[in-house]
Amino acid sequence: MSTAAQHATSPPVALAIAGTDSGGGAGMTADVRAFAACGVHGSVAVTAVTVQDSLGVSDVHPVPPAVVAAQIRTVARDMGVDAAKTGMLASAEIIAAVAEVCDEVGIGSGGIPFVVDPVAASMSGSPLLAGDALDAIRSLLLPRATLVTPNLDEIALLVDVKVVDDASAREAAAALHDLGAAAVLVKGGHLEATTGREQAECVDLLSLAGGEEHEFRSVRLDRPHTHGGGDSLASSITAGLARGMSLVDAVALGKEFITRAVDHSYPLGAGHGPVSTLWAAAL
Ligand SMILES: Nc1ncnc2c1ncn2[C@@H]1O[C@H](COP(=O)(O)OP(=O)(O)OP(=O)(O)O)[C@@H](O)[C@H]1O
Ligand SMILES: Cc1ncc(COP(=O)(O)O)c(N)n1
Repeated sequence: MSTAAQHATSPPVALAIAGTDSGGGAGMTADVRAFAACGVHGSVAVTAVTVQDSLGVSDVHPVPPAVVAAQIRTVARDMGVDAAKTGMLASAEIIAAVAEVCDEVGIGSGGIPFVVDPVAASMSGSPLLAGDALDAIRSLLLPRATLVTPNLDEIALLVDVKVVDDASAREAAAALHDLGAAAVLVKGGHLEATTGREQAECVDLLSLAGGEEHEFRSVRLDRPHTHGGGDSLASSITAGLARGMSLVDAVALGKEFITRAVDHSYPLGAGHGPVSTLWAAAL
């Protein structure tokens, strides 16, 4: 089939550079579900295999960095990538390989939207990133990122800011811009846990270069099963970007998507169940 004929009938392509979750709640499984629900074809570069269930992560097997890079290169060359996102990256060596191949194929600095979700640990507290890899995220990924989507714990690790209110959320965003991120989404999901103050809403702050800001608000749903929430948000934003939306519109789509996914989350296993995209299934 000619390239033109393919493009006449094919959806945009989004690429998840992420780890596996054997329990199916988070990581690349959540990414591909979100991509499909948001109307794009999902491709994957697997960075690590985790042995994981609803209670936590019992083992991690990183993929060799050259193999991670080869997955990205082969997908980009054959299918083309309309937007990409990172999740679990496991090690500084994998991050270096990802940065290099992203430059080679045009992801990030080359103009293909690049969403960096700086995953450091699972919600159960298991580390998903080597301790010495934070510097690689700061120096190699943030300068290439169209958007970085940290939660409050990742912000503390990356820029040593404790977010407790609007002012500290802005301070965190400014520190991440200083490290080179073009846009920052400070996710407010953990605000209740970190401050101990009850919150009626979940507010995510989008900060764009040049000082433009947008707040994305939803009601805080009383749901314990939010495994995969951060991945699903970043992937749905990436899907919006792959579809050609502006960053503000893509984040609005992501916020709508994740709010419904949290609303439809379900218990599974003895620990934390996943947010759900099944509400979007038509059959
Ligand atoms: N209880 C909730 N009700 C509604 N939205 C929520 C709730 N908890 C989190 N969210 C939203 O889900 C998204 C993910 O936020 P969060 O800050 O929890 O990120 P995360 O820690 O990366 O996610 P997770 O660890 O759950 O994968 C944000 O848009 C946040 O506002
Ligand atoms: C492979 C992989 N990637 C990402 C997460 C983070 O998701 P969560 O914070 O919901 O545990 C995870 N648990 N596993």
